[in-house]
Amino acid sequence: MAEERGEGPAPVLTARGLVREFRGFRAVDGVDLDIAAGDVHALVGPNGAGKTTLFNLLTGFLRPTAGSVLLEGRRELAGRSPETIARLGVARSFQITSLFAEMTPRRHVELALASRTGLGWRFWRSDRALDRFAPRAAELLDQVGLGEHGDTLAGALSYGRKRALELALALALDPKVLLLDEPTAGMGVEDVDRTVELVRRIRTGRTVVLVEHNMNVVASLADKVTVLQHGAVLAEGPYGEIRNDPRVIAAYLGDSHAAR
Ligand SMILES: Nc1ncnc2c1ncn2[C@@H]1O[C@H](COP(=O)(O)OP(=O)(O)OP(=O)(O)O)[C@@H](O)[C@H]1O
Repeated sequence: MAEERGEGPAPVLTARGLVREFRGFRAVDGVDLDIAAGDVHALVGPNGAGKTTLFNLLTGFLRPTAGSVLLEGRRELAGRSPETIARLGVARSFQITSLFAEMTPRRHVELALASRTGLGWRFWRSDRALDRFAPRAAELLDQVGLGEHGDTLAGALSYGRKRALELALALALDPKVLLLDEPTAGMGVEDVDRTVELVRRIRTGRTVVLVEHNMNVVASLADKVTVLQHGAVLAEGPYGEIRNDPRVIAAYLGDSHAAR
């Protein structure tokens, strides 16, 4: 839950002076960010604001040009690999493109659980070795609403269910901080509602950071919202505050005009 400003625990994730340049263009331009433990924290902003770049900097998929990302105020994450960052407790939902069409959801989750052991893929190659993860895999599949679909081939799952499977793979890492990149993108109303419920369920005991375009989703889930524009933080606060902020309204209006 959102803590009173200044009274809460130390942030679980802190960015300071984060910069990412692409050939001299600053996609992220000096971002300071404090993600409070236990919060659902949304990153929003018009197209091209730098949300995905920031997300990739927090999870190690991009190296910052400058600045730092601290986990629990002490561990520097900037410059580490995504695998190391995930092992330290900051995991992102996988992309659908990383699912294997010919593999079942159950096996995907078992392999994700096996990856946490640090023993390497070779060790887990046999089906029997993976069986030890079956009970936990079944729990995780249940948690994301895929209890009935554990043995369907991943390639045959609907889009919404593929996204649910991605979430189960991230949850298999039991992260302290779970980062979700547009969890409802491309979904119809029913899948959006289901995903909101799912995020509500899985947030217990962890921190969730999400990039999200759907403001209804942000309003339903986020304790705190950071609005980015031109790679910098434009506004920050609870949804109820930022949605009435004239600077935020202007940023979005400018964006929709530009898109015409
Ligand atoms: N690899 C790259 N090379 C060059 N420019 C990039 C690269 N990645 C992002 N950019 C630029 O950085 C800016 C921020 O992009 P980013 O994708 O982070 O924005 P975003 O807020 O996630 O946008 P959207 O909502 O459209 O996904 C954009 O101007 C984009 O063109």
